[in-house]
Amino acid sequence: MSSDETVLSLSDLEVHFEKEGGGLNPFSDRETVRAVDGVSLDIGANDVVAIVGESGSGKTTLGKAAVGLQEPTGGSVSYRGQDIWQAKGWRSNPSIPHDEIRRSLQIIHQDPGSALNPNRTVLSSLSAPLKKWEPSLGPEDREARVLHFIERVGMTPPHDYAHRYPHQLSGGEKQRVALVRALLMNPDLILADEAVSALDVSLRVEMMDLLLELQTQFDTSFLFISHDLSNARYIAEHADGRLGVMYLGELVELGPADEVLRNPQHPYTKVLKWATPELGRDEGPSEPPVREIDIPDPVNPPSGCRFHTRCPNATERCKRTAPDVTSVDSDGRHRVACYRSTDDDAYWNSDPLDGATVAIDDTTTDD
Ligand SMILES: Nc1ncnc2c1ncn2[C@@H]1O[C@H](COP(=O)(O)OP(=O)(O)OP(=O)(O)O)[C@@H](O)[C@H]1O
Repeated sequence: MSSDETVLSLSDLEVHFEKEGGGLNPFSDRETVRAVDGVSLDIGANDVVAIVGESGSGKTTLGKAAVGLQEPTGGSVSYRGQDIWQAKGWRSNPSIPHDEIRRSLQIIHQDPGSALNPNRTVLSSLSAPLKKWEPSLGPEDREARVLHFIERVGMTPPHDYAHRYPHQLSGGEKQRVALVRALLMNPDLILADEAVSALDVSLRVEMMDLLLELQTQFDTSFLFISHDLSNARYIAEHADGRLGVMYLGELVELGPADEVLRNPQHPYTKVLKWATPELGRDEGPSEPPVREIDIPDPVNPPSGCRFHTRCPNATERCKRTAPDVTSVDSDGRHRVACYRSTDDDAYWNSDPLDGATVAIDDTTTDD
């Protein structure tokens, strides 16, 4: 559960990539990939936010921008009130030094092996960052600290694991080493980007339980990213956290996990819920609740609401103008970018697009 203290604040965040088109002239054919567009999100101390969305919806780019690994092209990312990128320049005089911000925001990836030096033992890999950040620690204390954390993530006896090389570890063990490396920095927030996706199904829950246990014990916030709603839900619900849904670069719904899943407001959240068997496809429609299966290209996203090309409830209004994010509960924690959440919006009198209906459909809610 989060406190009122804001650790990380994304404000109208935008990350666009310029890339060359497929034509003969690389300059005239440049294209803009709108990977993240207008995302605002505050993450508090001890807060857990799980972001879910289809491949290419911008989750990784959002996560990297949140921890300072990707420079935004618009909007801002602040750590405890200090703009991360303004803290970076040598001429700046930040309230929090950039190095400290980077230490406080850690990341664990889908492929932890790529972040481990194959020629170094676990002990050596884990000692290096400690040496940098806590130079006052002597070699013995450093080793003791590393061993303590290795044991803490369930790798026992720790001496045995400490002297292994990455190729002598299983995928799950490598992921635990990556977790130790993050925790040794005493971070305020850990970005876990598809951190359990590559693990065997049987190990996923075990790893997520470990993340949850450590989150509480170390008072760390988590930004958990997954393309899989059941994983995102597991983390967010168990941590009493929030679930965010991304579609084509935009955060279309955000709220307490149980509330978003019990009463999804965005038609795209309903699609994700439909596609996750344990969340009740049995009671819902037999076909996915979309008019169009294909996901549009983020180089040229649809006008208005980006989901309008697939949405079963889209009208001319959705095609023309993008809806603002509005609150659907009294405390403003459940937010959605959809006209259907506003009773008196012009949407209700707008003409439905081909194959769409504005009728209220509650087959994917539990209410
Ligand atoms: N460095 C880059 N240069 C150009 N385009 C990029 C770059 N990084 C990401 N993209 C594009 O930005 C969009 C969002 O990518 P991103 O990896 O953030 O999505 P994602 O939701 O994490 O998807 P996945 O789960 O497949 O990684 C995609 O269209 C991707 O091709």
